Amino acid sequence: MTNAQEEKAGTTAPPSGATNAAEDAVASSSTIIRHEGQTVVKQRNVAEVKARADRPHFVYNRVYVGLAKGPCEEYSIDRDTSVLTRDSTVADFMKKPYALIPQAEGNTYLLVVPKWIDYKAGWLETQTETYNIYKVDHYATWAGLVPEELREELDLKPRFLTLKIQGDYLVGSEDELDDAWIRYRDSLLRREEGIGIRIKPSRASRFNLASRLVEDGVIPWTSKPVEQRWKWQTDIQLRPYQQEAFDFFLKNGAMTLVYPFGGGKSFFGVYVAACISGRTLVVVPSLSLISVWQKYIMEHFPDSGSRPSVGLFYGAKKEKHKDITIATYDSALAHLTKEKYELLIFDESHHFPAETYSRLAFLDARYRLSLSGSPHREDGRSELIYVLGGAPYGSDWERLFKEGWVKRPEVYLHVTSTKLMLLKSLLEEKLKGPTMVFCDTIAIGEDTSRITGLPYIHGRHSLKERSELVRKHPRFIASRIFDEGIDLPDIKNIIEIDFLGGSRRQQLQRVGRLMHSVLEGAEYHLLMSPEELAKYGKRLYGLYSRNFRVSVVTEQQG
Ligand SMILES: Nc1ncnc2c1ncn2[C@@H]1O[C@H](COP(=O)(O)OP(=O)(O)OP(=O)(O)O)[C@@H](O)[C@H]1O
Repeated sequence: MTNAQEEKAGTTAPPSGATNAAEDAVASSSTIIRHEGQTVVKQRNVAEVKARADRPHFVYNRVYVGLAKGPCEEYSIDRDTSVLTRDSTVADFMKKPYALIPQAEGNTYLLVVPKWIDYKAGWLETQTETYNIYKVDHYATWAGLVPEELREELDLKPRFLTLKIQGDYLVGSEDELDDAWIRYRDSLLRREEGIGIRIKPSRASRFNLASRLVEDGVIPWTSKPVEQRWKWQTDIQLRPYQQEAFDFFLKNGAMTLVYPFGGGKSFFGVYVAACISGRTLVVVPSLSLISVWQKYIMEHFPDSGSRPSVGLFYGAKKEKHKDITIATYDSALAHLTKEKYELLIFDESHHFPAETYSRLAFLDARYRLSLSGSPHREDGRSELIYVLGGAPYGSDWERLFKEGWVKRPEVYLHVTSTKLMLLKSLLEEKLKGPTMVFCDTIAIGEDTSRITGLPYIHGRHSLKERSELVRKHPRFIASRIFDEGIDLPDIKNIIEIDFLGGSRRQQLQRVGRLMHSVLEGAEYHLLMSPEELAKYGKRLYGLYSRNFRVSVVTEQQG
């Protein structure tokens, strides 16, 4: 419903049982007192209210709280209740319709919002019957999930304003160095007058120091302006929002770019590799993403111009002395940590868990670019994304939607005990056009393939087999190898029948595949049993945080 419709609904159709206001009010007039986003508080100013002797309690229906869907609110008052108090209470509530609870670890708050209020910020942590509870921290701010006014209220400032890591030293103002000496003592060696604090010589100390600083909201690196060389020619023309990111990269030399899915992060990476023209290592989490990068590079360094040599580095192939090497995280970690590069690109950089891939931080490179559409780790180690990648940039999802660069697909949640039957009916009767079905478990995928006649693409297929199958079949089943980064612009529908428990990131990433679609009316259908919904319903939280509308389809409707 639009705001205008809501207002109309509120004024012309009081809820059943509500007493007509005119009965009780001697004089009234109507004004909108607040109008913000989806929320409208409509209030009639009541000059006088007469309680009638035959009706000690009456319904006061003159404060309309127009929400996304709900009817206008009713307030029951008795003869002792002051109408003005009621009005100002609601008006005050609407000025700040949430509670903020600071958490023990500092720099983190829980934001508690009644569900009927259309206000969100940060990561949706949990839901009760009546409340949404969000976690708001530095990372949420960097990911563009905290509205300006809330940022001011929370005062989520970095703990230190001047500290930076410069070579082997931590430098900054004398006051902040005094505090840092105590706070990060484990990683620091000695204070040196007029220079700063010498960091302990081990790589681990340096890494720990950087992690602690990032946790405290400090971006610890001194910027390293980029020298552009443009030895290779690319035909990519940056979009305006990518150009802004490029300017930021040129200034900083290390950057974590957090645009929405399909916003062109990998494209941007290819452009950056062209302007550096030194040796580049692109690290990706899956074989499928190796093909995406290979395709983008082949297509956008035209044959006619000077072209970089490209090497693939994973289980079956080990081509490392090339201008651009595309490697999996595992192979890079096992074989490439002693190499030197001009530029490192970490794609889907939320994959840096604490103990393993984080060692990639020690790769030697002059510039770094880290790319993620979901820069949040449910294990709480989000700082690593920035420690490895660099200063955060980008991320206003709404801007990209509004300007029409990416589209938000419709999401339908089907709660059903007969998934396969519903899948067949969706495929055969309801959904037209190219369709991908997500199914994690190999045994279920194979059964589904037998029942539907669609091919099942999974990790045992080689890169070549995967692209052949996708090319030949407009409808197919895929395992989680297609969760992230895959660019399939011709897919119209995605149906998900089997998934990784309550993973919000997987859900968001899978819906993100449809944000690459160039077709109108793309639809995402998630099939869950009632038991799965009860246990894994939090899968949907990432979608709610990003303003996706999820329509629930019951068994009868489906
Ligand atoms: N500058 C550009 N010019 C033309 N097309 C672009 C540009 N940037 C992005 N695109 C289009 O957007 C599509 C998605 O881009 P890309 O794969 O880089 O997105 P992404 O942000 O990396 O997505 P994901 O987060 O899902 O990995 C590309 O296939 C391309 O068609």
